[in-house]
Amino acid sequence: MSLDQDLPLLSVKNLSHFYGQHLGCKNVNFDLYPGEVLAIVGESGSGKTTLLNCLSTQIIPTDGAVFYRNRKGQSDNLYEMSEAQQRILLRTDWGFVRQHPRDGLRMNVSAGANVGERLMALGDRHYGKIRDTALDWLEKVEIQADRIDDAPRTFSGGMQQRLQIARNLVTNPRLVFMDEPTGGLDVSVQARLLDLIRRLVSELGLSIIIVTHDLAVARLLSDRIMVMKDGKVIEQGLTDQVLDDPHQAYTQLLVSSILHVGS
Ligand SMILES: Nc1ncnc2c1ncn2[C@@H]1O[C@H](COP(=O)(O)OP(=O)(O)OP(=O)(O)O)[C@@H](O)[C@H]1O
Repeated sequence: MSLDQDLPLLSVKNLSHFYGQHLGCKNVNFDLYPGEVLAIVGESGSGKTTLLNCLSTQIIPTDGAVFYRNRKGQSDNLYEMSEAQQRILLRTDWGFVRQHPRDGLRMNVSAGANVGERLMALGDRHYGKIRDTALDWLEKVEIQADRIDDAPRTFSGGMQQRLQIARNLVTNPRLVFMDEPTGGLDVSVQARLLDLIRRLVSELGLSIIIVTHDLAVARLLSDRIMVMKDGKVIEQGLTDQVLDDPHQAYTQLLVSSILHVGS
């Protein structure tokens, strides 16, 4: 029997979202395959977050469909699921790493509880086992074991992001959404976090959809890239191809602007 590697994990069909009269994103189409990292790039207001929120069912789009291949190999239309089913997906099969740790962590409960909570939501009740798994994940994200009982509000920004990653990956998700996960961090902290994400993605074979305005982040992490402008996808393809040989004037401008910043 063929494994599902050759079939898309996510199929996005003509997705559009309007906030009243105001365009969020329009006619977005793409497939995401297992183990693939897709970066969505574009300037502020181009529709990246709207699209990510639609894909993760936090917004129900005005139009279009998204099909998700579940663990049994069946394709579910996300927007025909009940809210309870969507919530279960978000807690189990999916992860969501937010730009601001305060949106993705509980800042006043311990690091261990932040990681263990997702396991408990899945029905795990064995305290010792949950703590061991949490310790294991803290080690994977390079947080010292003796910080397990400390609350993330006492952590640095980089540590908080690493903890957020542990909290999301502990349930062994198949698809992780990331919204500017390195935004607002110092360059050296950013580099360490990107390195960690890259390592975990390859070790765990994760599929990732990452929103970033930073083309260097997209270049480092993604296999494929989608460039958005005014709510529409104006260019997509393999990351190296798009960044080395952009066809659209807007993408050329984005690429040359980072070259100028870097030079
Ligand atoms: N809640 C909302 N109500 C009305 N319009 C909105 C809302 N959220 C976003 N928009 C509009 O939708 C468009 C796309 O915004 P979106 O936040 O998706 O862009 P973005 O590329 O993620 O920008 P940024 O990088 O600044 O987060 C923008 O014109 C924005 O003003």
